[in-house]
Amino acid sequence: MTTVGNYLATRLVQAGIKNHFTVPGDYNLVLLDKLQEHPELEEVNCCNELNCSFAAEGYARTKGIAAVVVTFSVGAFSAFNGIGSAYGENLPVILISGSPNTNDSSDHRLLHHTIGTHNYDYQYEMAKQITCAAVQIKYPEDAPSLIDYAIRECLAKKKPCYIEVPTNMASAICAPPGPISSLVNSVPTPKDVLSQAVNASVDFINSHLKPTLLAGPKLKCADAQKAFLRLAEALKCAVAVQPAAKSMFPEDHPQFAGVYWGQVSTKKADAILEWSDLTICAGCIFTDYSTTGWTALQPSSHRLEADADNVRFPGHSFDQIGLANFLNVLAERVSENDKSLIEYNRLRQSPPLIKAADPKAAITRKEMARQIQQLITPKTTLFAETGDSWFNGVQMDLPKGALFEVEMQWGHIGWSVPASLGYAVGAPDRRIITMVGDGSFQMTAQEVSLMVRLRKPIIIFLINNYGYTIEVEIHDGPYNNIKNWNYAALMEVFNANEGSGKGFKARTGGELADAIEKAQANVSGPTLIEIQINRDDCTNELITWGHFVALANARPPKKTT
Ligand SMILES: Cc1ncc(Cn2nnc(CCOP(=O)(O)OP(=O)(O)O)c2C)c(N)n1
Ligand SMILES: [Mg+2]
Repeated sequence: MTTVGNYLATRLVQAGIKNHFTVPGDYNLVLLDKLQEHPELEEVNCCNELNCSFAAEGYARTKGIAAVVVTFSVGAFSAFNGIGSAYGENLPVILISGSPNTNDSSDHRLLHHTIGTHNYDYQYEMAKQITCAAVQIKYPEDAPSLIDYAIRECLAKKKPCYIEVPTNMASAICAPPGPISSLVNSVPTPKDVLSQAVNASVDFINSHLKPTLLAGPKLKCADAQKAFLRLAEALKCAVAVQPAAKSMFPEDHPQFAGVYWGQVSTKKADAILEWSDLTICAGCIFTDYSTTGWTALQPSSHRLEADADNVRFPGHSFDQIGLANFLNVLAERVSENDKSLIEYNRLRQSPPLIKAADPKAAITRKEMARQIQQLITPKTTLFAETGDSWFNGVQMDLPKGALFEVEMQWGHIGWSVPASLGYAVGAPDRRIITMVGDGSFQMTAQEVSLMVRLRKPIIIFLINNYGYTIEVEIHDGPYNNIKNWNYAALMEVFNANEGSGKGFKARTGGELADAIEKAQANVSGPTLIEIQINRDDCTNELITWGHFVALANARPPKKTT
């Protein structure tokens, strides 16, 4: 036999988790002890549960799954935000919450860390709305199957799940875990559905003259990046990526045609996709933000959409089709059609050479981007925070092997600080660069202290433009002004005479170059470089994008007849 806590620990490790992110609370302390007993599981203690959940979300981006352990209500409610992100970003994060002793509800008692009612199920009811599976362990004999069910759904659907462990359950006795295969729930694609879908898709593609390919962010959660590359090289057409799919297709590939984001695309991706008469969309997510206020969405007659588990195009819809399966078989069946690549090569322009600015001149956004670009290597993972950082990040050229992380679906400002920390815990050999605005940074700044504690050499470019510039470009008002901080000085606060974090201010190109040199040398802790630029010194893409998003937000209500 074993205990519920030890059972859960074994399953977390078998699912691929080596670190869980946590803030202790009296409802989860015994459970945390049980998790710590597992030799291959180590806790990471965040400053708060919001950051915990984002750190787990970041960990899942590199490890494929993550776990966050919080206390009831006061912990879980903050963690819900990161779970919402995991849901929107298709990341399997296991939210584990301690909860009241199972005797308390029947004893009709009032408890701390609750909303002061006798019903303690409200958290579970809320969790059901933002997870693919939610369970409460009320009897130890049910624990094995409930835990397996939640983790199995989480892995299969690439969505978060919820496991509630009452404080008197963690050390309760239950059956030991069976083989890991009970966590795997790969539903095979029915052969006849796959062949029908591929046959119909080949006919549809062949009925068009100049197809292109568009990679979307779900390629990653569907583990379909290799299959997508195979299809691209079979078709030989021009290939663009959505902004949240940047780095999911190699940017040094001769077929790469840029990031497609409507009028704020890079490398003329919009010109070639809008020239094409069919875009094969793989794992794409079309939202107001990713289509620049709905201005970058081809008509459905020009789209074949292969999603994580279904394929649809005019007159056809096929379900229960694994994206990787579909793309692999399609790659074997399509005939070459390089018309869009030939046309793209006519449009292709060599990137403008941005000259180094006078090192003594006030730093500009352009000079900042030029210097950050030079830092990116195949081992770099670049985190781009909501804000003008999205546009600065999307415009960076990635060498083969470099990776890009962005939270465009959920878009919670501040995500990048804890998420890049969690990612660093999961991928110690990656060189992480985080681009984050001053407004976002103020949301989750505490987690830099955990980067100091864990000695993570993350380079944080804190773009201080004295306010919420992205919001200014959507819709300005006094609410977009924030109190300025002395951001670089924070590192002394977080070091507290024992850490190796470094903080620098960069007001000129020369100061930035100097700070970057010191950051590269600092391998035993984070380096925060506060770049002070003019409030209105933003990308023109942000201005264009903000305009169309504001138009989309301003559409008048539909007239009721
Ligand atoms: C949790 C949360 N609250 C509010 C928002 C709305 N929002 N989106 N972007 C912003 C401003 C971001 O400002 P910064 O980080 O300074 O970025 P930039 O100035 O654009 O470089 C807000 C306030 C949001 N995206 N997430
Ligand atoms: Mg700002």
